[in-house]
Amino acid sequence: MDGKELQAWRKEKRRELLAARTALDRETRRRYGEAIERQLVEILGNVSGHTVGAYWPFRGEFNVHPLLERLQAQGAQLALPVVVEKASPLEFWSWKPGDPLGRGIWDIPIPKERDSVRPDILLVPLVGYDNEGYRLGYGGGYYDRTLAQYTRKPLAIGIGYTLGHLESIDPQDFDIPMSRIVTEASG
Ligand SMILES: Nc1nc2c(c(=O)[nH]1)N(C=O)[C@@H](CNc1ccc(C(=O)N[C@@H](CCC(=O)O)C(=O)O)cc1)CN2
Ligand SMILES: Nc1ncnc2c1ncn2[C@@H]1O[C@H](COP(=O)(O)OP(=O)(O)OP(=O)(O)O)[C@@H](O)[C@H]1O
Repeated sequence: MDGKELQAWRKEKRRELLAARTALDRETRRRYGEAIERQLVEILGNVSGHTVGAYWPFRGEFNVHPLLERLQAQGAQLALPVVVEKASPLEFWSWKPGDPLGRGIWDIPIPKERDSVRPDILLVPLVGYDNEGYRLGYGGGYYDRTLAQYTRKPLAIGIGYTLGHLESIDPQDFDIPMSRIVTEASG
């Protein structure tokens, strides 16, 4: 595949996988969510003193909110991703449950205050993933750019469902693999 074909292929896969994810019923999503949360709790251990880059879930992404409450109670510093400029790295703005929110790109809630921090742990939502831990997102390349700029790579945990599994996304030079992938079946 050349660059253009690959882009079209990824776009089509994204569409298929998002449709499959949106079609999950509430009960299945709840069950999957429980299995994912259990593993994340085990993998993360005590995160006191760490800075965790999370996300505000939308479009059927794993609901991280209950986990965030728990991490905050342990003494983690939490942050949410913000697209400050198109085609640039994300910024992570310090936030905790209950803090005021504004609206960012695609109307996704973002912290009201710009207090940019550098996460050492990233919880990364994904649409698809492959055997080598490469990730398919919404097509902005934001997480790739974000990870590329760090000299000390954060622990990047890709979070998705097995319905998003692909053999290979045909990784390009700009694609950066996750440290690990967590799905409802990975534990
Ligand atoms: N919950 C959550 N928040 C998140 C992310 C996420 O994946 N999940 N992001 C993770 O990155 C960022 C938002 N990601 C975005 C990615 C792409 C586009 C976008 O404009 N996409 C183009 C399609 C590009 C293409 O296919 O070539 C578009 O829809 O027109 C917007 C936001 C920040 N916040
Ligand atoms: N480090 C980078 N520098 C410049 N361009 C990049 C970089 N990383 C990715 N891109 C560009 O971003 C585009 C989208 O990348 P990709 O298809 O991997 O997005 P994605 O991982 O699905 O999106 P997202 O991370 O926003 O959810 C690519 O076509 C590529 O040109």
